[in-house]
Amino acid sequence: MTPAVALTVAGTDSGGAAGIAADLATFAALGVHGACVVTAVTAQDTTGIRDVHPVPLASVESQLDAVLDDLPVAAVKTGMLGTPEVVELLARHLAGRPLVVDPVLVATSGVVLGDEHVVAAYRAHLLPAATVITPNAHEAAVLLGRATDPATAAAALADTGPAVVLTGGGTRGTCTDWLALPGQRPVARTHRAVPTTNDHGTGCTFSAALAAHLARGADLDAAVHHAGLFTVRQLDVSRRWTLGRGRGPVAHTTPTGEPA
Ligand SMILES: Nc1ncnc2c1ncn2[C@@H]1O[C@H](COP(=O)(O)OP(=O)(O)OP(=O)(O)O)[C@@H](O)[C@H]1O
Ligand SMILES: Cc1ncc(CO)c(N)n1
Repeated sequence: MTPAVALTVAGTDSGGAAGIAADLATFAALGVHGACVVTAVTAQDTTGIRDVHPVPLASVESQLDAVLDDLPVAAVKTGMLGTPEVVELLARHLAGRPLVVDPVLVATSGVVLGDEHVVAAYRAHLLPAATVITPNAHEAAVLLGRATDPATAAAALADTGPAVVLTGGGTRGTCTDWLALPGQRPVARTHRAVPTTNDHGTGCTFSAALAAHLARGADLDAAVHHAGLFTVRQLDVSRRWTLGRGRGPVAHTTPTGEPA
């Protein structure tokens, strides 16, 4: 059967945990064909990011044109974008499509992956074009320009146009994500926390799963629900392994590769 197509626009992670690697593996696990536009190449492993090389704007644009000219892209996910020009380019090309924006601005290690010009471009161009954005609490504070409680932050970001899933990871007890739709009260979605340090790439996996479910035709609420279940289950899989010297990769598929 012909699969639905999802596109990821993101950076590479040489360690295979986050970015394009996480997104394509997650799409495959969910039965969706993945196309990819690479925005940056990172030298990275489970211990951190050593180096980031942005891909030239013209190359990002021609990758995007090639995919959009040829494939029936049903949903798009953006991750690390790197420069304000790329953020603007995507807003121009992708507005009107089901669009999941994971505003990757700071790595877990604290390395800045999007400076203040990138943040300004997100605010002005990409957030208004997005269907749903998936910041964590830190990214939400950077995008809003102020720190506040997660429910208020989710509602304030939703007032700028997109639906918001403000993600709240954590390895003890429960995790709470806040779902806010424009003009509505935010709703808490609480699930069990998986006690694992193998969580590098979790945010990418969640937003890619969300895009995969939208590509398969789910409505937003169902897509958020299923992406959350998928992510928790993959974190459970990752508890069983030891990879690398730092924060290991979250599992994107099962160890045997069988469909999720
Ligand atoms: N240990 C965990 N147990 C259960 N769920 C988790 C855990 N860590 C993260 N999650 C869930 O994974 C999804 C992504 O959340 P998270 O806040 O980790 O993203 P992130 O900070 O953007 O990740 P990253 O920086 O790795 O890209 C959310 O639904 C969150 O609740
Ligand atoms: C390429 C890339 N995208 C996203 C993240 C955030 O996890 C990362 N560490 N690297």
